[in-house]
Amino acid sequence: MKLQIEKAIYGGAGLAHQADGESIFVPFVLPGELVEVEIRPQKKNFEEASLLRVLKDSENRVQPTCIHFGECGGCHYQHAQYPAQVEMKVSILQEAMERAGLKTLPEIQSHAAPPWAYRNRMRLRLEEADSALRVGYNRRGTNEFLAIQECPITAPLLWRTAQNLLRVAAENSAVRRWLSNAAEVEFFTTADETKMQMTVLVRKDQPGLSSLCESMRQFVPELVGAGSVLLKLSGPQRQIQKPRPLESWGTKGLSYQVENEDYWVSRGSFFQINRFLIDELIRIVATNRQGLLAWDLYAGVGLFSRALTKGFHQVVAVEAAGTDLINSFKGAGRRAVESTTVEFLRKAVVQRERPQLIVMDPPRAGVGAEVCSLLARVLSPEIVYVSCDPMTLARDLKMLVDAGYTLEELHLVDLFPQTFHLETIVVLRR
Ligand SMILES: C[S@@+](CC[C@H](N)C(=O)[O-])C[C@H]1O[C@@H](n2cnc3c(N)ncnc32)[C@H](O)[C@@H]1O
Repeated sequence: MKLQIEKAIYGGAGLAHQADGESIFVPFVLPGELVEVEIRPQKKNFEEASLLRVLKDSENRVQPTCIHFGECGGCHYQHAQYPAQVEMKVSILQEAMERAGLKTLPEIQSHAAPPWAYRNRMRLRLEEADSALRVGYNRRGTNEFLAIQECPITAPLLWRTAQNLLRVAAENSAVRRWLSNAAEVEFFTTADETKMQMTVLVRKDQPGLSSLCESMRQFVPELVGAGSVLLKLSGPQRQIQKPRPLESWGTKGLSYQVENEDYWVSRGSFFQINRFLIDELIRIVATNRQGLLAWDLYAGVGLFSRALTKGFHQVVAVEAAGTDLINSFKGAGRRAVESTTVEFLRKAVVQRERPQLIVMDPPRAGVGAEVCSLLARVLSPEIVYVSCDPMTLARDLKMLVDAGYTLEELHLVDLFPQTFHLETIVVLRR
């Protein structure tokens, strides 16, 4: 079947319509292209197709860089030249806002950096085949293992470490036996690639991490610490249910420098993954903002909280998993609170604490209805909402707009080049 691709939609596919008007989603295409597809069995309330051939290609189509593109579940846009990827994300964001009923939108400002080798974190699956260890990702759309030989979106140190893990396993049978009990491994590096942490997710509690690390240090001197955690697999999905820490080797985290500030990031703590754009995030969120009191909700290790201390007399940082924050965000004008945002806000509305600025950077699920209604009672003059999911963002923004806020600035920060994921920063005022 031949189809004309109309536009890019959230999730990585392109949208087309069949002759009967039915929507159809096609991966690895670009707006304006004429393609030949094969319809796949209907999955949800829309049709999905496999791309057979591009009959008339877009001027933005390029040769993908990575040999695994198309098979690997990680990237969706390597077939598009980079500026076109950003353009697609801008229109996806615009549409998500409009569909949520947000009528008056400021112009979307986009922010981008080098689109390759940007990830500071890499999580790989481990599998044994013919008594050799292999590393891989999920095959696209499945939980199947796909062995990989490169990953050009990650910092080179991370892939070099993966190769050396395989080398050590090949040369040392005790290490290989221990790693055969491991399901996944995660590497996390500083922006300058001088220090690295490793987490090995194992199926059984067996000692062996230290000898792996001692062997790896010969080839990866940047490795400063590692830990093993117990991975519990449940149901058909490979879900991690509260990984339990087991062995530890070296330091327990990394000191990650951004704009002359050192952030302590323990193994397993959240940290922004695009090493080239973290300073830009801070600039948009915190620069030129000042007042008496600011709240940083969903604060992580305090990335925005620290920057806000430059302009505010007091900064309150709220984080549900707050150990790193409590240890590091101390001193005059700084208060770290280990709490969920909703619990913090329930108390704050009663205590009548009123900040001039609220920054909030929730996980993909967004902040939700109760937080929005509590924010409508706090009535801060300015909210900066940082989001990694345009759909939950649009839903939350509609509630805040209905409560009297207006959207003043809309920034798309492309933290995840080559993928459909996008980061948005919205400035709201009332
Ligand atoms: C997207 S991260 C943002 C972290 C930080 N703003 C940064 O840029 O590094 C979201 C953070 O929210 C925390 N979190 C998740 N659910 C939460 C909740 N209900 N209340 C408060 N924090 C929560 C997570 O532990 C994580 O650190």
